[in-house]
Amino acid sequence: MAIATTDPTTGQTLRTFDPLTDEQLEEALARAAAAARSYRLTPVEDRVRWLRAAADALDADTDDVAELMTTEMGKTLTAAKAEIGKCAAALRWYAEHGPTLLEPEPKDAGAVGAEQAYVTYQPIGVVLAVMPWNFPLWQAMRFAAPALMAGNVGLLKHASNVPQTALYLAELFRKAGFPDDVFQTLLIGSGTIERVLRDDRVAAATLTGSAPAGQSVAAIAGDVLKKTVLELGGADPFIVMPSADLDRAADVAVTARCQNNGQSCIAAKRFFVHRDVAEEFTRLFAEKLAALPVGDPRDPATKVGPLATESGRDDVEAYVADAVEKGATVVVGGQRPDRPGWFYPPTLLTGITPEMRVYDEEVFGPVAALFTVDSLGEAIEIANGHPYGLGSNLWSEDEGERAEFVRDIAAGMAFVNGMTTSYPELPFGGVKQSGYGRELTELGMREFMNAKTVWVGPRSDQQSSGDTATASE
Ligand SMILES: O=CCCCC(=O)O
Repeated sequence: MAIATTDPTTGQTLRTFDPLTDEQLEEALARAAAAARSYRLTPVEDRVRWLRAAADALDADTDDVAELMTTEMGKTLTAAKAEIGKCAAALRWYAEHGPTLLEPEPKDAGAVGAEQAYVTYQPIGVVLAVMPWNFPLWQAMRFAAPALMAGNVGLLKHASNVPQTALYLAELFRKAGFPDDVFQTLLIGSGTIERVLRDDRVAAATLTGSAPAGQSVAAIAGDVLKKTVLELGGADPFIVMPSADLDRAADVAVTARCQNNGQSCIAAKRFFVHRDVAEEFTRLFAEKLAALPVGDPRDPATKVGPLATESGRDDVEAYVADAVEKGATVVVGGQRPDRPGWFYPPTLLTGITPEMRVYDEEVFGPVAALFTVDSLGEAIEIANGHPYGLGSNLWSEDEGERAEFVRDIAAGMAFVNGMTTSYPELPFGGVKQSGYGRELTELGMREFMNAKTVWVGPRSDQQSSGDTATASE
């Protein structure tokens, strides 16, 4: 895929970029390594100041950056502004909590015959971040804020369709005062990732993207024994039980499926509705989906803009065609509008069977697949049969059902009477083929830190006799 800005609202390519030459990439790697050597020694209070300055700069740049994001990948301007606000919040969260999280953790020195024993958290070095286009600022920031707080250096290989947002991010950190080269955007194609990951100056990698992309990065990283964090696909279940407030659940179901024009790993994609309320919930869900304004992402009234790429729209169409051919009913939507740009309307499918691709694949667009079930156990069983396990949602007022859901759903995140959402204050990540590792909070920061065990024996002038190091050997 060419590195280019192509507006999904019109299909017009507005700007193209040459990938880095081999020499330019070599220089970038050398600069990253040099930056890592000095940046790890910078005082924590300087990092805090730079993170806060980056948050303030983001606030000031909001209108321009939101326009850029909308132009590059079609999210509504409203959604782009919300995403920028969340990035600023994450920067401030790490500025506030980072210093405490970086303090050494004392251990029981007496139990190990030491005068002092503790864990000190140290940066791992240069981390490669391979990021997707759907939340072009947030997903990169979710890596960058903790990494920079920790004293790591970032190399961003962003998706090829959001180059200007990617370049903005590096510029943001530069103007916030971070030392040169602690965060660089590499304009490279995906074929160059292997070279970067195998380079001895790169210590680790994080990837948000598809499961095949994750497998490829994990395989290379495994070959050279480097740490990875993977945040891959999701096919999140949204389960509605009879005790739920159906109107509220249907409102949230619409947002959960159509957020970001339906292109989110944590969008609810498969809706499991108890038979006793299936008819009523389907009616409410269908009415609300049909009422969503689809159109110009710059219009504040628009809720669903275009899909980011033409091939993405083609994929979504193919999923619906496959389901319809195999007997699904289209309750709402299902026809692309006759207009320029890569639009696809909110669509509701019922009568889902295991032969259909929507049964167990991830549809990256505003298409909801609704299953009628007879019990929570049945919903959980079908949901858990999916290879992914990222987020999950239950709507129920019944304490027993809530407990069963939290205990049994195979997912990294379980939301009750709400929709899966990422917050700077909560860990984010999945299980099974949705990936491994966690982002955000202290868990996210420590993924790329060396938790160094420190054992300090008594000074020799204070040692009475014997070998203090052998206590528990
Ligand atoms: O595709 C993944 C979407 C993550 C969105 C979020 O963190 O809010």
